[in-house]
This record gives sequence, structure tokens and C-alpha cells, in this order.
Amino acid sequence: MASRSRKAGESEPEVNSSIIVPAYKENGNITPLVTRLFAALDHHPNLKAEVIIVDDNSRDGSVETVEQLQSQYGYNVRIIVRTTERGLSSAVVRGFQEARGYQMLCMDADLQHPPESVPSLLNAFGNRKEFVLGTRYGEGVSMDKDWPLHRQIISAGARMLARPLTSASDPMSGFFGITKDSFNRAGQINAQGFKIALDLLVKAEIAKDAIAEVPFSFGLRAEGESKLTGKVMIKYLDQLRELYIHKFGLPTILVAIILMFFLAVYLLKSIL
Ligand SMILES: Nc1nc2c(ncn2[C@@H]2O[C@H](COP(=O)(O)OP(=O)(O)O[C@H]3O[C@H](CO)[C@@H](O)[C@H](O)[C@@H]3O)[C@@H](O)[C@H]2O)c(=O)[nH]1
Ligand SMILES: [Mg+2]
Repeated sequence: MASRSRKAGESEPEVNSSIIVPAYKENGNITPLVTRLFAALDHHPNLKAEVIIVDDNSRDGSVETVEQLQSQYGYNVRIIVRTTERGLSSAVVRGFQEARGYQMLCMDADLQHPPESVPSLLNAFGNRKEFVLGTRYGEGVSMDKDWPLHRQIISAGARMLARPLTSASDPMSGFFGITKDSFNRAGQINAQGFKIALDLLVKAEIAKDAIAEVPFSFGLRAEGESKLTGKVMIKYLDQLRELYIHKFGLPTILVAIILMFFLAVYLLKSIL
């Protein structure tokens, strides 16, 4: 671990990978997350990574926790506290803007995304991939059987509505990575909701063969509560509307009809 510590006055170490963690009231999860992340990365000396937690002024001791972690990991773990903005996607955008690594990964703080899968995702950038995606629909992986049924239904519906927009199997997983160049190419991102990966896939025009999918098993939240609300779901529908217009140039009314159609088919399928 010594290689990841930094003494006072020492210059910032080179990093090639940045792990961005949007966090709101996640103090209880930060230490296990960061410790497990660096333990997993320790086996991959090619990955010189930093962890950036983007917190929206939680005032729950997260800052002090990160300060403690810095005594072990130095500047390779840091926290950005936003006081005037709120939201998962905009927090991720901020993290990507601050990242020193060329390959950038986004993951949740609550340990639903296993830190042990991070090296596989980062290494999947090899072979000229621009986008790496943690997928819950690959072979040999699962969603925790205790993940609530209503969340499974919402997730499946959201995924189906995004089908015409991308070939990626799980743009909803929230566990993904993108290169700096591709991120910069995407331009204006819809940073309102939770689904930034979908926006990036569409707006950066990521080709199918530039995506590497890495299966992972989706766990349960370790501590605290989910921040997914009805408002977040409405924002998702608005994001879809914008992306359909962006990609297909359709008028809003037609987009609304298509979305309703897909939703109706999906509901029928799950009832019958
Ligand atoms: N900074 C910041 N972070 C936030 C905010 N809202 C949520 N987060 C952080 O974003 C991560 C995901 O939020 P959860 O509250 O755990 O969301 P979820 O309902 O479990 O949804 C997750 O799972 C979905 C898969 O079903 C993912 O698609 C989704 O992106 C998210 O990762 C957590 O680390 C959480 O602290 C916010 O307003 N600001
Ligand atoms: Mg969660």
C-alpha cells in the first residue's frame, strides 16, 4: 500500500484511472468502499487510480472520514463537497471534469457495485474501448434476490424504453466508465436525473464495438437509503424524450406516443 501514500510536500502521483463516486449521506459506506477498492487495485499495478467522492453537502461526517482515509491513501482519495448543486448525474459530471485519469469510472457509494469488479472494468478499456459497462445481464451474474420487486420492474421498464437508443445491455446499471476524449466529445449532458451513462452513450455516439461489457452481480445497499424518488423517474422520461429527439430528430408528440406505446407493451407483457 506504501506506493499509494503521499508524504507532505511530495508531488501528486501520476494516475491513469479515476473512480468517481457520487455520494449523498453515505458516510457509513465510504471507509469500506475505499478500503475494498484499493485492496482490489493492489493486485493490478498497471492501474494507478484515484478515488473522487462527489458529495452534496451531506454534513454527515463524510469529509472527516475522507480526511482520515487520506492519512493512508494520500491525495489518491479526495472529496469534493458541492454546496450549490444537487443530483447524481451532475455530481458525476463534476467528478469527470476534475478527474486526472484518462480512463474514468463511475460507481455508487452504497456497495451495490462491488469494488472487486473495478479492476476488470478498468482493464476492459484495453483494446481501444471507449466505454466500459458493468452489466447485470451477463452470464454467471445475478441481482440480489432481495432487491425489491418494484425496483426490478422499474428497472426493466426503464431499460426497455432505452432499447432504441443504444445496443448496450444495461445502460441503467450506474456502473460504467468512459475515456476523457469520449466524455469531452459528448458535449452538453442532461445532468438532471440518475441515468448519465445513457446520455453519454447517445451523445458521444459510442459505437457498438467501442463498448466493453463486464458482467457483475448487483448487491443490496449496505447502509442508508436509496435516493431514487418519483421525481427522479419523471426526470428519466424527460431525458428519454430529449434523447429520442437528439438521436432520431422526431417531434416531441411522436416521441411521447412512442414512449407510451413501449410502456403499454411492457405493462401488458408483465401482466399477461
Ligand atoms: N452527490 C450526490 N449523490 C447522489 C445523489 N443522489 C444519489 N446519489 C448517490 O448516487 C448513488 C446511487 O444512489 P442510490 O440512492 O443508491 O440509488 P439507487 O436507487 O440504488 O439506484 C442506483 O441503482 C440503479 C440500478 O438499479 C442505478 O441505475 C442508479 O444509477 C443508481 O446507481 C449513491 O452513491 C448515492 O449516494 C445526489 O443528489 N447527489
Ligand atoms: Mg443504491
